[in-house]
Amino acid sequence: MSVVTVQLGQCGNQVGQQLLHSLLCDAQEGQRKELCTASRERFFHQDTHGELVARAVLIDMEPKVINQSISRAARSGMWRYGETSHFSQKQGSGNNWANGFCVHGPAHREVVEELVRREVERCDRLSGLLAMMSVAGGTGSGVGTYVTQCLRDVYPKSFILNHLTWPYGTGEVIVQNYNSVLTLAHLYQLSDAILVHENDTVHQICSQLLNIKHISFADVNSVIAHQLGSVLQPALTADSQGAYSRNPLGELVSALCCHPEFKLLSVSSIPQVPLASMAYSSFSWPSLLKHLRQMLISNTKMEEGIDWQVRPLAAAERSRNLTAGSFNTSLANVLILRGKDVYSTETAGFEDPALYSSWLSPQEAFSVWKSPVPFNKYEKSATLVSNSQALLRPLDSMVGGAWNMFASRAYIHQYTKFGISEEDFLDSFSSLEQVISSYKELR
Ligand SMILES: Nc1nc2c(ncn2[C@@H]2O[C@H](COP(=O)(O)OP(=O)(O)OP(=O)(O)O)[C@@H](O)[C@H]2O)c(=O)[nH]1
Repeated sequence: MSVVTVQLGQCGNQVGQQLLHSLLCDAQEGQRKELCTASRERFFHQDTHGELVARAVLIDMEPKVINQSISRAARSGMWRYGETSHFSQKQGSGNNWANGFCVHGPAHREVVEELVRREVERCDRLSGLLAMMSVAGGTGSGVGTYVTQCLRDVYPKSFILNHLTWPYGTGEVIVQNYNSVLTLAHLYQLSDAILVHENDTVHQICSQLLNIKHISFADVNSVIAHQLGSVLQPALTADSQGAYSRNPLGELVSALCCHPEFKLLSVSSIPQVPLASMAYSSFSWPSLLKHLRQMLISNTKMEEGIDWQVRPLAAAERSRNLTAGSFNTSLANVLILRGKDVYSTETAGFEDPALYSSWLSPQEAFSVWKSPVPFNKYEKSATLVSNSQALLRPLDSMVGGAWNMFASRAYIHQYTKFGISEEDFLDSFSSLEQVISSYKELR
């Protein structure tokens, strides 16, 4: 089964290109033929000359980034984008969600739907659609939301996973909180799952774990692609009966998003070390998983600076409604293990009921996927996709920031002039307040 990737805006096109490249670099032939075949079928098709062509559509309102992504892929000599799988215009959306959603999206609906339809028809079976974008600009967020809405109409039964890049907390687009709130509130109604990378967190990984001095988007995108790739590369799941799972998006959604109020997913990976130190590093599964578990419960995205004091509450303490400080409660987790000795690895630490909300049993809330094939040069690696309270704080601060600006009606005219009313803003605020409150109540 295959996934059609839809890359939107500058960020979506840059991250998408890096993701597809990382997936293909990882899935090289050798003793990993089975994984390689499953991975390629998932994300690429072969043209009549045997060249690998991404099952992807590139959309932006300006041509520069799309051209760069297309030529970067072609220069790799390993794969390329389809010659007519892209659509761009002359001018971006000016960091304005309303411009993207109300103007550019509807104006180009037919051509975008046609591009996606062609990719979908090329798949023997469609596993789902992966829409990638940032939430802070105007095209990824506004056009991206509009396109997701169209895809939901056209493919009502297909899985749609949105991968969102959240902006740096400070110093970027002045209206980023407005764009983020409008995007998230709408996507919550449309998407099956929303997988988030925060630029601040990834930047920290680049600087503290990978020792990169002058961090570029290319560095940040490599980390995102590594984490996302380790989720999307084929793995053996409990139901896949010894063959690589063919339905990645469906498996992810059914394992993690059992309730429409809870769709926000975060990702953590371990280990992450500079390429140069890889040869000198050795890792043991018990240590990797002990760190990853503590990263989960203390809501830390890196193995450095983990708070080891945070601990889960016993059932009796929970029933007395005690709060556990900064303990991060999970609704559901998928643990993905890749590399040596995966079959003998002990994962009981993640099955502890104290990690989860009381309304799911650990058997329902926790899944493990495995592959004996090492991922991206790491002899052993573990990735956790988590539907938990991890994104509560940044979401709260995004909504709070937008609300403060909205209270003085700052910049609102830039949205109303494209047809987004104050009422639309209020609806978005109230639906996200509901999401925040649901995650806060998770225990
Ligand atoms: N991680 C990452 N973030 C990016 C990248 N490019 C832009 N961003 C982030 O994306 C947000 C800005 O959105 P863009 O994707 O540049 O904008 P756009 O969607 O093309 O919209 P317009 O420029 O308004 O047409 C900011 O938060 C940036 O930090 C990238 O390559 N990687």
